[in-house]
Amino acid sequence: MSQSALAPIQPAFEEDALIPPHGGTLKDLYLPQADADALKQRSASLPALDLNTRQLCDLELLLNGAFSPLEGFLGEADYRRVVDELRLADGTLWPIPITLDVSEEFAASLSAGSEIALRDIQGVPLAVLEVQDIYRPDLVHEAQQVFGTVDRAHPGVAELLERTRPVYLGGRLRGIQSPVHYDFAELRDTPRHLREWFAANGWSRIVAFQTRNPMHRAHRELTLRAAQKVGAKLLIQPSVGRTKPGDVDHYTRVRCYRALLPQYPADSAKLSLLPLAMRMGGPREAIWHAIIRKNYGASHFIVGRDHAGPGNDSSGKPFYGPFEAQQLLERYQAELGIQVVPFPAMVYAANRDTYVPATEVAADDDVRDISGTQLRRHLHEGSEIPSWFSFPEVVRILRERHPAQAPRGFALFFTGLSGAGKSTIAQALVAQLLEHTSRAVTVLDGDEVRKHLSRGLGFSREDRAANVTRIGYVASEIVRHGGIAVCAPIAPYADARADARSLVEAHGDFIEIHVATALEVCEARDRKGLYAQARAGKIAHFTGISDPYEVPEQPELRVDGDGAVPAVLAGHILDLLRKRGLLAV
Ligand SMILES: Nc1ncnc2c1ncn2[C@@H]1O[C@H](COP(=O)(O)OS(=O)(=O)O)[C@@H](OP(=O)(O)O)[C@H]1O
Ligand SMILES: Nc1ncnc2c1ncn2[C@@H]1O[C@H](COP(=O)(O)OP(=O)(O)O)[C@@H](O)[C@H]1O
Repeated sequence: MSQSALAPIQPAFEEDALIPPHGGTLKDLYLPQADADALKQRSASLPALDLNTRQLCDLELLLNGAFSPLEGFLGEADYRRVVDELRLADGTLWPIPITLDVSEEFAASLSAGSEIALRDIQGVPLAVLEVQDIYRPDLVHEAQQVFGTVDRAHPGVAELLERTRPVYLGGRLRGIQSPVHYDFAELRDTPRHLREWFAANGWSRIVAFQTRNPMHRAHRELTLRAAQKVGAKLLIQPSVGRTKPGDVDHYTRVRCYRALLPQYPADSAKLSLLPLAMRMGGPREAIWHAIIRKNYGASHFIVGRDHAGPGNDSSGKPFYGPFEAQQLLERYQAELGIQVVPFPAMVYAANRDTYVPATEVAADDDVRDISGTQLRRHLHEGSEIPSWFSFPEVVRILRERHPAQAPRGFALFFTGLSGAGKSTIAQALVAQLLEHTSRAVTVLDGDEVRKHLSRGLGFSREDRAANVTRIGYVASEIVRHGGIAVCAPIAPYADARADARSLVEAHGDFIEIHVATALEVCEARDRKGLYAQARAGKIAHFTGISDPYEVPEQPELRVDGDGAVPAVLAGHILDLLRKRGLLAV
């Protein structure tokens, strides 16, 4: 890898001209203004779909041509070939399925030729999809082929298997208006705008850098060297759509990138934000990233160690090898067009006070590095972050966002049968917590939530999912502000629990506690007399009797709700919280 990284790299197109887009033509799916206005009027009477964050990001990049040559969400023939062979039906290289998932009920109201209005979260119509294909994907097969695994520890797999709806709609898009962004509007470019900017500024050799993390000295060294090596200008194009759960939020990152820009020579680097919903698909995702950058006009693309890596699998091993992405890209280099610039990690050699590629470290070098986890610890503890690691301007922004010793918010999410002991253990736990800390704690108990937040909801699968998602949403806001949310619904369905988890994990820890009390015990307790009524058929869909309870596969903790008194069980939970560094006491 490193050897080929040092070989001279030549572009496969004429100097001075910008690289042609993928497939030859840069798509622009927006209608002219008058047609867009007319379609907007008409869209009010069409069936409407309010898009989630991923779908919205995909839509934006489809409409503005970043996903050229795609002209809409994939139909079945394209989808199958992309999943199995990384190609569209016509043979064009395309590694990641761009699909529109909907519920069975919504799909049942459509047929080929139907039009649907695609709207943002506020209900603003952005585009109309002319449905050409309605098909049911094999999501397990998709996960296996695209991500190489069905392990739900992979965020892309978890999304596919736990949050993707069962029917895909394929078809062409007509754009009404682009999604509105109120943040960093001046840093958001369409491929056409960026290409125009490059042309106007005489940039034709451009090396693009993708990132989802704050950039420090190592990143600056890497990008500078890559640009020098290929004699190109630098495009820093971070993903700001949706990245890996737990990442530094994009507001903070963009402030860091802006603070870093003056560290590059004048007129050598441009910052532009990419509203991409990452899948953390490693090698396949790297090809996708390269194609997108090509559409934005970059002639070269930096691929470092563990590009778009999802971390470790459930057994603690990395999902992909550190250079697998570079290897896959090399295989497709000829038809990609954009030149891949593989780069080893840059590390700091303290004895030479300089950064060197990891492959050029000498035997007597005193190599230093700080991992993301170590950096988080430094921030949390307020300890010194060495100046060789980052720039003071960047550190200042990170410290402001993550003040030292500020408590991290977290949610405790109890789940289990009615009568398992969720509320009782939760109460014992809250009492023990409040005896020791003055942190803000909010209890979201099943029964109680149903009196206000979820009033009017019943016990159908949909209503239970809505109830649990609402609890997850409120918990996520509590956690975002550094509080402790204690939730205790039955939450019998794995997908609804996963939903709550992903809402909370965007801001802090989600500790799922399965109160695994045997049904016979719960029934014998029958504190509210509900089991007797359920057995007598007076209550329908009663969990454990006439309705399912899906046992959590990998909760953070499983307690036997009949194995000890509630205070002791609560004590085990406190121990876990201390071990995870969530409680100082
Ligand atoms: N059909 C049926 N199934 C299960 N439970 C029922 C039902 N009807 C009423 N109840 C009472 O409602 C409480 C469960 O509400 P939850 O909001 O926790 O349930 S869920 O998470 O939405 O499935 C539950 O409270 P807990 O006993 O505290 O769990 C019951 O008292
Ligand atoms: N660890 C335990 N040991 C013995 N009884 C328990 C225990 N936890 C709960 N109980 C009793 O079981 C009943 C149901 O508990 P509750 O907390 O209301 O369950 P849930 O909230 O899961 O429906 C209550 O009468 C409670 O006192």
